Amino acid sequence: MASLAASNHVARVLSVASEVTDVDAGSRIATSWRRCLINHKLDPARQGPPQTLTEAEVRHVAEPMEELIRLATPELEDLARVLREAGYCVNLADSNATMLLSRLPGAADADIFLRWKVYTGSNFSESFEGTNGLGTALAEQKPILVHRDEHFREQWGIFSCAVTPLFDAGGRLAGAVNITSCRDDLSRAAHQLALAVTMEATRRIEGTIFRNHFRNAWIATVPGDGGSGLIAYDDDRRVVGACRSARMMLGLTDGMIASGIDLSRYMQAGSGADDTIELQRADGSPMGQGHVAPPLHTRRTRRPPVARRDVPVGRFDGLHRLAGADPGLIKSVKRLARIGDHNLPILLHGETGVGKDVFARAIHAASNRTRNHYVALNCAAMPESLIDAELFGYEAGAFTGARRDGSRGLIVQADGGTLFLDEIGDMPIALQTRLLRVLENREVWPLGALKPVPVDIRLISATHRDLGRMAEEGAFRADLYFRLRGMEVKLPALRERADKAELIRDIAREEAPNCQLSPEAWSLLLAYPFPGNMRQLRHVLRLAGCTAEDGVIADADLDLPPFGGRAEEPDLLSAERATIIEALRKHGGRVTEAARALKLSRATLYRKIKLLKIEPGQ
Ligand SMILES: Nc1ncnc2c1ncn2[C@@H]1O[C@H](COP(=O)(O)OP(=O)(O)OP(=O)(O)O)[C@@H](O)[C@H]1O
Repeated sequence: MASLAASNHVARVLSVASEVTDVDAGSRIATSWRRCLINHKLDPARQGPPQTLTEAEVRHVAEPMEELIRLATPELEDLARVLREAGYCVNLADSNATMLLSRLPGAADADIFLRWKVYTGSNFSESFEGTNGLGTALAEQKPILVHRDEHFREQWGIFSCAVTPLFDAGGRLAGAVNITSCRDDLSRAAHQLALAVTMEATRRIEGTIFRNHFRNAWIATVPGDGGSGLIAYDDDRRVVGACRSARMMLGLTDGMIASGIDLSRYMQAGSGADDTIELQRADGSPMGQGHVAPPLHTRRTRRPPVARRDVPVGRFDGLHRLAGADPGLIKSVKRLARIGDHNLPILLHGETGVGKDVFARAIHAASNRTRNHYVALNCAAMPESLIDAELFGYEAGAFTGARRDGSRGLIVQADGGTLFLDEIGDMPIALQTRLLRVLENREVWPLGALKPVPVDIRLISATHRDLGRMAEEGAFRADLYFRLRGMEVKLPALRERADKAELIRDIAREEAPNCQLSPEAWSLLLAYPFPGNMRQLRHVLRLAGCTAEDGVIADADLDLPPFGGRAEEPDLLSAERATIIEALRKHGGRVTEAARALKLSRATLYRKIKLLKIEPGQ
């Protein structure tokens, strides 16, 4: 039977969902309790251990974080040494709140952590375990102390946890550093102090990760009130990376970094001594002095930076960021990096909204042409006569209505830079012939001109059509097609991307920064086929961010129109659902055995059970 104290705790937790409560309704703890009750539908009285992965599953989950763990370990060992005597257990967890590395305190305290499974492999996500340091810090992406009965589940009330989220070199949530104590002789203030120590240690780990990732770039500190940030830039002073705090301080976005934004925008005029830099905000107001460290290879040889003939590392970071964790795209970016500055035409292939224009800009930013123009034209958006004039230019008085002093045309404007022709499949045949001549002769004849203008352009074209088939059918010039596809890059649809979940998470953070996605909204977004790809995802999340109540995006906030074009998607999902239900039934509801039969990891099966809303015993 539940004790009186337990019932009091449960009653207090339940009260936050009603009007009558003695809990500070606006506090982070009360907000988290409400999330657990309303969104995650958890029971504060439930007892039992956390979900724990097997050793093999932990290895599988930790694999992509191997380098991060390696870089973080020395700092975590130090932290564990400092806090050991005070009875703290120190853990590093991934962004799903699974503990991947644990350092237990001395023998007197260790036993309790083992008994309660507060160790490697256990998962403390807020959506399963309710309000707790690890899960709640990750859900809110902010450091937090959850002291004893501030936990949602009564059973966790013997612990106090102080947790700081950890962000990777791209400013993305990578995990968290957690310290947990079961000592009842330590006050909240004492734990608060331990939290401050953990925050400092986490900041140092983030610095190590950032410096390691951008070891071949210049790195400057960005001074700020709550500690400094870090920004990385190449020899041409193009920003190639920024940590989370520098992003916030300077208002830098992924898009700005992918397009190779110039650091001078954030530098006071005349600043640029060897090891310091005077920084300013985008509005020109001064920020203070940053310290500069040169790339590691120049640091080692103690030589001043020289103009390098090889491709500066860091240049392709923008493209790598767009590729995310999609293996096909990562491979394409590596091939692009190998091509380097060879003037090979690139053909991008992908559905509307997959990011062809953004990708083309990032190719330009990564090239040695970035100081010159990136010029884009959408061939589907204009009538033939206008494309002709826009693209090839014309002499003064070449036709009625022409500008008095003529027009240089986009090809000439792109001289020394990059020309991006979107929807090239819609280019009229007559213009295809003219374009082919430009590419072959490296010169352009503006309409009415007496002599050609020499041009040096890198051509990137894009299409959602099957140009090969069009060429076979005579709807597109075959010789131009072969000329355009020096290298072809397939940009996958959002629904095909291996990292769809990460993209949703990242775009949600950009478009609805103050909101969280409810589990139902997550399931919907993961299952929806997104015919409009990234563009549609951005719009949907931006709108949802405006309509969400209490900072939680519910499924009803998502404007996802039924998409008839891909009726197979729901069918696929229901087939998968039926297979899982059948496997669970066959194995008497035992997840481990069902997972083995389905050749899935237990963690994956749990995720699918949740996603497909399968009830135990169904
Ligand atoms: N990897 C990415 N991560 C986040 N947002 C992205 C990514 N790629 C594209 N986007 C966003 O998606 C939207 C559409 O991108 P873009 O215009 O480049 O697509 P497109 O394929 O050229 O579209 P269309 O075929 O309609 O011209 C933009 O808002 C862009 O910022």
